Formats: sequence, C-alpha cells, structure tokens
Amino acid sequence: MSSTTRRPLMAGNWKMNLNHLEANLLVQKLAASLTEKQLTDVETVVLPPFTDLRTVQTAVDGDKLLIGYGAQDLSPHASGAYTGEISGPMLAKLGCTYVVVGHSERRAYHHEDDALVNAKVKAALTHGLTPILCVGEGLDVREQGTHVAHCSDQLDGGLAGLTPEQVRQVVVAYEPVWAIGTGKTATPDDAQEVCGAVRQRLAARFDQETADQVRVLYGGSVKASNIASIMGQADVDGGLVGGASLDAEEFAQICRFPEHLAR
Ligand SMILES: O=C(CO)COP(=O)(O)O
Repeated sequence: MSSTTRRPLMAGNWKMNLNHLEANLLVQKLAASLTEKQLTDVETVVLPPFTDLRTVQTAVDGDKLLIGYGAQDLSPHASGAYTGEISGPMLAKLGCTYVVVGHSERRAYHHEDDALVNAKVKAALTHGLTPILCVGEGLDVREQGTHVAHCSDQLDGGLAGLTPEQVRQVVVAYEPVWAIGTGKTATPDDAQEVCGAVRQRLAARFDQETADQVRVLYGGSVKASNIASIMGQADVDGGLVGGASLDAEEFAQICRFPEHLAR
C-alpha cells in the first residue's frame, strides 16, 4: 500500500487550552472554513480538554459536522475509585473516536512509562477508541544519534502484547520533544527518517500488511507554512498539531495541505 491509499489525518491537540465556550466557537469556525470535499479528503480531528468534549459533541452532532474528536488521555481502568481519572467507556459514550496516549508531556510531567502507556493503548482498543500512540526523543537522545532506536523501543513498549489486527487500529505519532512548542520543526527528512523506521519496525514485529495500514503522523511545530513539505514524505500520513490548531484559520489551512502539494 502506498502513502496515497492511507487517508491523511490532521489532529489538533489543544492541550490545556480553551474553555467550552471557546471550544464551540473554534469547532464552528473550523467547519465553516473547510468544504465537504476537503473534510472528506483529509480526516480532520480535534482533541480538546475533557471539559470541552460534551460541547464539541453537541456542535458536531447538532450541525452534522464532518469533524472527528477525541481526548488527550484516558485511564487504563474502565471504572472505579480512581479520583480525577476519565475512562474509555466515558469517552466512547461522548462519541470520541480518538484518544492520545503517551504524549511526551504526560511521560515527562506525569511519569508515564511504557507499561502504563501500553495499558492505556489496550484500554482504548477495548472500548472502541483509536489510540494515537506518541513516540519521540528528547534533545539529548537526538544529539547522541540514537533517536531511531529510542522511538522503536517506545513503539515496542506501547504495542506490547497486541495482535496485528489490534495494531492496525492504532495511529502512531512521531513527536520529537525538541520540536514541540519550540518553533523548531524537524526537517522533512528528519520526520521521514523516524516515520519510515516506525513502519519498518511494524513490519518486522507484526507483518507488512499491518505496517502498510497504520497511519504515522508527525508532530512538533507544524504550521500552515511547513505542512506541505512534511506531508510530501512517503511515510508521513498526517500531523498532530498543537499550538497552530488553536487558530481555526491556521488549522484549516493545514488541513488544506493537498492544495499546496498540487502546485
Ligand atoms: O505536542 C504537540 C502535539 O501533540 C505539538 O505541539 P506544537 O505543534 O505546539 O509544537
């Protein structure tokens, strides 16, 4: 399968930004900025904070918007005495299709290790959510030149114990930590190097069909001005966009990247 048969995915990770009123406005503006064809060609997804999800669901359902949505994290548990946690069944009930798992900010600030990330990937799949499994190296690892091995290890850890059928349900996002929120984007070649290595690793650990089907995103200072060159890479199937997804017009321009490729 070539990259052209994997449907591009642009996912906006809002992180801890926007209240529910601002969320409603942004989703309406985003939908108004994209045509039905554009939303069909490029899967467009927003990942708001938990407190905005019900509002986003109401906007999407009420106006039948072709925008998907999901959460930024989930509990590995389905229910119970886990104060402050949100479960997979709760997210599924709100119509979420995606959930980010193992974002570098959660690995760094909440000490999430590969075992917990793996449990969360499994919880997402059990409850019918598509996990967006994040991998990525810090600057120290990049400078040592061991970034491919580092990301492969995180991939192995996140997908441990899964069948090839389950892995085909997963989206992988390569987000070099040194490029997140820094304005320092990886070059298209940097993105391709690791996204390609992720696909090779999937083929080696599972099978070629699985590797061909899994979508691999790039994230880290993605903007309207750099998305086309990143999407021009064979193994990059989309973007996980932080800061630029908080601006409806900028994110819509990112989602319209095929127009820039055609030029
Ligand atoms: O972490 C990111 C998305 O998950 C990337 O964030 P920025 O696009 O703000 O660099």
